[in-house]
Amino acid sequence: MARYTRVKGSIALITLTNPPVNALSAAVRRGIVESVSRALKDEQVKAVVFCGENEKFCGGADIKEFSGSVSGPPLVPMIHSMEAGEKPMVAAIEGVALGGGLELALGCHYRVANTKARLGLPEVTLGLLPAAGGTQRLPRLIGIPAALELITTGRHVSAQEALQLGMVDQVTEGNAVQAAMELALSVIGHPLNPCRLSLRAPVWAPDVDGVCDAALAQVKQRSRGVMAPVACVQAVRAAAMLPYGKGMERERQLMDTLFRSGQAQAMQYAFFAQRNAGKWILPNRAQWNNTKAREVQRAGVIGLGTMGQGIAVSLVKAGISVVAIETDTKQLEWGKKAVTAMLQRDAQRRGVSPPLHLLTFTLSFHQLRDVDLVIEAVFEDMNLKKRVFSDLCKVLRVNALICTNTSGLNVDELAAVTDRQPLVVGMHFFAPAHVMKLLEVVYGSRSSPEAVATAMALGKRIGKVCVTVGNCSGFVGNRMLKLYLDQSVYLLEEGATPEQVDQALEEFGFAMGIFKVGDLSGLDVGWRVRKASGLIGPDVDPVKPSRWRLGRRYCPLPDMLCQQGRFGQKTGRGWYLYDSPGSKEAKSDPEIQNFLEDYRRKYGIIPRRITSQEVIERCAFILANEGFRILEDGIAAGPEHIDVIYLFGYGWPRHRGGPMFYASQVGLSVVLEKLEHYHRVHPDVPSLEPSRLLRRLVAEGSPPIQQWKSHIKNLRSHL
Ligand SMILES: CC/C=C\CC(=O)SCCNC(=O)CCNC(=O)[C@H](O)C(C)(C)COP(=O)(O)OP(=O)(O)OC[C@H]1O[C@@H](n2cnc3c(N)ncnc32)[C@H](O)[C@@H]1OP(=O)(O)O
Repeated sequence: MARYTRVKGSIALITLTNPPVNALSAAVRRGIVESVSRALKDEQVKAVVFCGENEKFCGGADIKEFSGSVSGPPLVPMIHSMEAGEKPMVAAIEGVALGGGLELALGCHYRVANTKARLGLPEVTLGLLPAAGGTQRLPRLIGIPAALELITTGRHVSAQEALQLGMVDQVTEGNAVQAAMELALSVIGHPLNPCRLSLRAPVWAPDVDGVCDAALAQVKQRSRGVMAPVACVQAVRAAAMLPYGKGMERERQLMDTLFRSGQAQAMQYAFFAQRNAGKWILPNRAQWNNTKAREVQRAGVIGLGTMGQGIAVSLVKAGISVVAIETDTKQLEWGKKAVTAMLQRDAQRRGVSPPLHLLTFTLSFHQLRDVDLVIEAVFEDMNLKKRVFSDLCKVLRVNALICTNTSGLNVDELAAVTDRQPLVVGMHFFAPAHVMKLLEVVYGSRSSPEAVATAMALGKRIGKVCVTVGNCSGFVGNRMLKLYLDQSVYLLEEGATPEQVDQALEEFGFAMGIFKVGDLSGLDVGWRVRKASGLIGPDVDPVKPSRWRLGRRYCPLPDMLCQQGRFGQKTGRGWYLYDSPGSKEAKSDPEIQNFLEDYRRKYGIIPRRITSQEVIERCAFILANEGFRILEDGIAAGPEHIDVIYLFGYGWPRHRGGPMFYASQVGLSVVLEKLEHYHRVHPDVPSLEPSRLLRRLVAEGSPPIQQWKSHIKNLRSHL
């Protein structure tokens, strides 16, 4: 839909009307084509201004249409006929001009933006490239290097930066439509050819080939195995080397390949999955749009270890006052120094002053008396947390929320020691908490919808991608992670090296292999958890620890590493070797090879060659299998919630959608067959046994992920 109005006598104002972001659906494109034709025919009309309803220019092509059959007028000829029109066309950019929206603006002869507008070509984040002329017109407007950077990253730029780059002609603090109309009136009669980007040569740059080669090397390193950034570079290279028409042909060919790819499907699924997760819904049907969140102005953070520090920083950056508590002066001073330094660094980067006035550091719980909510981030020890929770009840206002940052302990058990079970929820942050985007909001059996709504709203306010999850050991993320970690160490026992496993995972798309991640997070963390859970104790043989514990296969390798003081980067030695404690570059360690060989000898294990395929199948399918159990148990509302958790909390590659999407894409019957095979070979690993739900879905014809909700009763999915 596009609304046509005549204003100021001689201007045709074409308003895109497709809330919420005026995406270029078939109906909108039809409306534009008709409106442009009408404006060009109307002799009274001397200039045309394009804008979007509700102060949003346009969020791009309608992504929902990508999964169906394409109908309506195509974008490329539509934009071409605007550019070729004999009346000046001006884009009035308010809110956003993204993807096809910016390409539409590039087809106009002039562009005016409001100061708050954001512009960009984010198609690469959807596994695509800007194929409505964006790869050909943008380099002709701002030059090859700048266009390469914007198109390969999908970064949004502010109006001010767009002006500096030459993407817009004018920036206004006021109404962009008014300013665009004034500009339109002032250019009536001016020659249009210089403003037709398709007629321009790309802005000259020395050594274009070298610039494109460097960009290619960079995207290949940054996004290993992802097709879209590579295609983006190839398309921009075509803009530099070929005449416009040939460049457009190349753009189309590259887009054809991307459009049909599984990677694009995965990335578009991830886009909607992220938005769906925000629309939380509890088993009792309380949900995001029928539950009011409480306002949080003042919060308490208990414990200033790594997690507490990151949580305090995130809250303060969002303008929330924080009372930060530690148990002794030394810890308090240490935490204060770290939090202050992080806030100062961040403020310096953004050219603002650090909001240190929002922070109170204290040893006294009494300072918490008027906070709206507390986030407990003390050591992962149930008894300690219970003590903290009951102490909190003595000082907090009766209606203050108590949240725990536990990464897997029972939220109900903690709530039970308080005088306010409905006001207790889990807020599981991921380290480092001020950087990682994911927040699992854990509802216990007595948590009130209001408490969940408040934690979700607070998470969103501090910039997190929030997912509600039910209460079980490890919640969603860590419950699955445990089995993935188990597989990775079993692979070492059977013959692989940490390097082999990590390489396979990195080739699959993880930014870091699981052993490098372990070294980064600290191997002692899991060791402590295993000790607390009774897996390691005085009855374990120190010389030849058992490989069978609590009725199943157990791999003692990580414990043996910790016994040697190999905690990872922090000690300079873990699965890898580091130049010094704290340094980040992982190097192969011959000692680890010897250690693994000795271990296999001691236990009579004959090593075998492990392929990358086996690494991926065992690691990815075990995740999906547990995901199915989580869905059966009703712990996650839908498969997309599990996938969002893996995308934002565990480094799962976006172009693979998430473990559940990946399983759906590979084919559920293939996943079932592989799990059956691996379970046959490893009957002592019960988690490899295919879940009942997976078997049922296969029996029901392996429906694609979008249809699971009609096969699974308790799913609360928006897919
Ligand atoms: C030939 C091919 C040519 C061109 C290709 C393209 O143009 S591809 C599309 C390129 N555009 C984008 O990638 C932009 C995607 N959208 C966004 O980044 C954000 O939505 C945006 C516009 C910055 C707004 O962010 P905000 O946080 O305000 O809202 P939210 O993200 O929650 O979105 C609100 C609802 O709008 C839906 N939506 C957004 N963009 C699109 C789109 N391009 N197509 C379809 N739908 C879109 C989004 O899903 C939300 O829907 P809801 O049902 O409310 O969850």
